Amino acid sequence: MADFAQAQKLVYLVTGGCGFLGEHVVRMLLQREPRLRELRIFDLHLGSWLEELKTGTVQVTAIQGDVTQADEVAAAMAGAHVVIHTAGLVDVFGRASPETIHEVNVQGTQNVIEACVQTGTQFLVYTSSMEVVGPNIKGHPFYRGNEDTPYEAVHRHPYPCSKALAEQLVLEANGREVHGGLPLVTCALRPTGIYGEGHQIMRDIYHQGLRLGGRLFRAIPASVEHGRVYVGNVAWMHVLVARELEQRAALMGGQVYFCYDKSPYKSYEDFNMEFLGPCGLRLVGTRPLLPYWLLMLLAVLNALLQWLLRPLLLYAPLLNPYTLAMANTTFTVSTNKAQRHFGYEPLFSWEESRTRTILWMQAKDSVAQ
Ligand SMILES: NC(=O)C1=CN([C@@H]2O[C@H](COP(=O)(O)OP(=O)(O)OC[C@H]3O[C@@H](n4cnc5c(N)ncnc54)[C@H](O)[C@@H]3O)[C@@H](O)[C@H]2O)C=CC1
Ligand SMILES: C[C@@H](CO)CCC[C@@H](C)[C@H]1CC[C@H]2[C@@H]3[C@H](O)CC4=CC(=O)CC[C@]4(C)[C@H]3CC[C@]12C
Repeated sequence: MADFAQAQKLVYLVTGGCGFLGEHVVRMLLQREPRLRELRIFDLHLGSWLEELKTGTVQVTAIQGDVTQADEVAAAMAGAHVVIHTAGLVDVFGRASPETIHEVNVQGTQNVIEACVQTGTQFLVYTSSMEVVGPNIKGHPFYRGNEDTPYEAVHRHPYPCSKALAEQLVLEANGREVHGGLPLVTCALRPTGIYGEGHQIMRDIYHQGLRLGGRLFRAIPASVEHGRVYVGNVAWMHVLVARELEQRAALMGGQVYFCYDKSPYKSYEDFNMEFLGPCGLRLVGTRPLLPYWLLMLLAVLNALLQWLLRPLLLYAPLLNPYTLAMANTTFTVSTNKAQRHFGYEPLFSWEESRTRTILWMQAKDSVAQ
């Protein structure tokens, strides 16, 4: 018992710990990081589920705070050994202004870095995104690429721009001296499109299908491949990176890693049908029912309507020129860098990831009825 208590010595902070990915990271840390003494969960909105975590041997501290407020971040971080920074504004639908996206994603990340330096927190794991690379504004395909594949990463949309800037800040901060004289060790993880329990966009698409009489209409050619990764495996990668950063600082510091697993390469819509099919939805058409130019016209109309209605209400449908371009551009990764650098293997097989996601969809579904 005394040995166990002694082994529990580390303090972790997870920003955005109540979000879709953040919750999985929090739960994974509690299950798979035996050296944890205290887990701090920092988020703008705290979930009531946190209460159920407070009964174990690890001290769970919920902190309601805003990453854009430097003093709040520094106060939360004092005494922490590791910070996993997943907090972010994920908005490709025009819900938030570009300024707000920048403030949360870029200034928020800068605040986390400065807080590390100020308080002496030596290890920083940043949740970046595949969007830092692409798809780019030219719609160039990225086919089974890895971290070293050349690609023209040029963006205009506020979300990928903010993630790219924030990632750059994190990587440049690697090696900075933190309070106490030790070097900061940072690295960035780039998930592709994450799916799994808690995935709100999947729920939105499901409800759209229900409104259309249990049908979805194919809009994207089946040949366009989209990278997807299960949330449990993304969380596992964060936990592993955080664990290994100290021992492998020279190798891993300042590095980027795509998050990958054994999820199949499919189009965005065909992949979603792996879960929506067993929930009773049908994807109509083997080829897109509307030509691309017409879809783009509808997407542009949506953007125009959003702009016109903005003074009155928030109109933010799934389809806009950016999301259409995203869904219609091949972007898949094939890499083993995480395996080579820190021994990552997916914790959940594709079959398990699929089953867990379906069970979550079905459970949610029965609650909703
Ligand atoms: N969902 C996806 O497919 C992907 C997400 N990512 C990245 O993963 C991270 C987590 O994304 P999700 O879990 O999907 O999003 P999410 O929206 O579910 O979670 C983000 C969390 O950050 C919190 N947050 C937002 N603004 C904050 C602020 N100012 N201060 C403190 N907390 C704040 C939110 O309350 C939320 O709990 C983000 O950084 C995102 O860019 C990367 C690749 C793919
Ligand atoms: C055109 C529609 C016809 O069915 C489908 C529209 C789907 C879009 C809403 C999604 C297509 C690709 C998604 C993005 C992608 O998975 C990569 C992402 C990475 C992130 O860091 C955040 C989320 C997202 C931007 C994700 C958002 C939803 C799509 C654009």
